[in-house]
Amino acid sequence: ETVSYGHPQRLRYTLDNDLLTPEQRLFYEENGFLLIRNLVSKQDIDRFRGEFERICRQEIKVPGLVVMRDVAIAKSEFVPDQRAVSKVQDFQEDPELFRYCSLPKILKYVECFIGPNIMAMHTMLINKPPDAGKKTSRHPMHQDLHYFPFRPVDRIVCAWTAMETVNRQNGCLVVLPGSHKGTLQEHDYPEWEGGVNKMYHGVRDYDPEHPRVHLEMEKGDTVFFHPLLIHGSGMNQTQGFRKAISCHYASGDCYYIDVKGTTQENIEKEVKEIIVRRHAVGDELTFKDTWAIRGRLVQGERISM
Ligand SMILES: CCCCCCCCCC(=O)SCCNC(=O)CCNC(=O)[C@H](O)C(C)(C)COP(=O)(O)OP(=O)(O)OC[C@H]1O[C@@H](n2cnc3c(N)ncnc32)[C@H](O)[C@@H]1OP(=O)(O)O
Ligand SMILES: Nc1ncnc2c1ncn2[C@@H]1O[C@H](COP(=O)(O)OP(=O)(O)OP(=O)(O)O)[C@@H](O)[C@H]1O
Ligand SMILES: O=C(O)CCC(=O)C(=O)O
Ligand SMILES: [Fe+2]
Ligand SMILES: [Mg+2]
Repeated sequence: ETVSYGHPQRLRYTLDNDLLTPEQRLFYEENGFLLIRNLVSKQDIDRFRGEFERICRQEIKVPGLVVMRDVAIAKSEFVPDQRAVSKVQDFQEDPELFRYCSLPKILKYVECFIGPNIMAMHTMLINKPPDAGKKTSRHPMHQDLHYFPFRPVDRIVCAWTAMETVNRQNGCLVVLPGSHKGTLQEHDYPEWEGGVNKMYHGVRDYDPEHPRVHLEMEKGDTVFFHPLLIHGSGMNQTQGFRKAISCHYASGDCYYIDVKGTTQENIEKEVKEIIVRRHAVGDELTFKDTWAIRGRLVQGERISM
């Protein structure tokens, strides 16, 4: 292990591997994210896009899929486009979209962060709509770990791939470099006048003066980031739907935790309320069950997840 020689504590967020250069490894250690240009092919992205459009047109039905519409559109009397889907989640039962989560190019990088046993825990295709005028297309600054009742935190990573040019105009990712070295913050709905999308919690005491980096990306560019990295995305000021596909991975030997008495209690409560409303089940389905049901092994062994 040449990079860490004499500095055994320095490499906490990455594992020994033959893929990352020492510079890339140190970049992730210091910043909590790593951007790899042109990782996913245009052909693959076009296929994911085609599948998403078939889902939107309701030509196929995917078991377990959660379809979300922007709150400004969902609650508007003057619906600009009844069809406007802002996000689909949990596409693990869609073989075409789920192919993204198993792409060898992606998994090679994921392995550098979480090791060879890889579970795909959470899948999303985000179709950020043109802002309806109330800034509801923004995603508040947050840490993804807020949603996850599993640990250890350093064996979780997100892969997020731009499906087209993503820039400040259409609402690229915004990150606070180095924030992954902190702890999980309290999250709550931000006090935004125009409304906030369901479950779009933000860090409670977010400091808008903190140095930020806008991640402008081209089609196929992929960013890997740590679940404590504080990030969000801006308003979409264009007329197009800004598309990205993502998967959160965890090591097969992660373990579930009970979030009772922690800052995550509020999101657990919301998730349970939605499940009860949608599936007419009671308390017997726990927060961690909802994750164990969704999780899929994509490499190695499923040990404790
Ligand atoms: C499960 C944990 C998630 C893990 C995330 C990992 C890290 C990623 C971080 C995030 O992405 S955070 C944001 C994640 N957001 C979600 O997971 C929300 C998922 N969306 C849903 O569950 C549904 O789309 C939703 C419950 C919001 C609506 O479902 P329905 O299909 O039942 O909608 P319906 O049209 O029947 O509307 C029901 C109510 O919800 C309202 N609604 C619909 N879309 C909304 C929206 N986007 N925001 C707020 N409210 C919304 C709608 O107006 C209506 O309100 P009223 O009851 O007052 O009439
Ligand atoms: N139900 C939907 N909700 C949200 N976005 C959608 C939906 N259906 C399609 N889209 C997306 O909205 C954009 C416009 O879709 P649309 O199907 O109108 O295609 P288009 O680019 O206008 O081409 P065409 O002129 O052939 O219709 C595309 O980016 C598409 O992926
Ligand atoms: O694509 C985006 O806008 C970011 C979404 C995001 O951070 C999330 O859903 O956790
Ligand atoms: Fe996020
Ligand atoms: Mg059209």
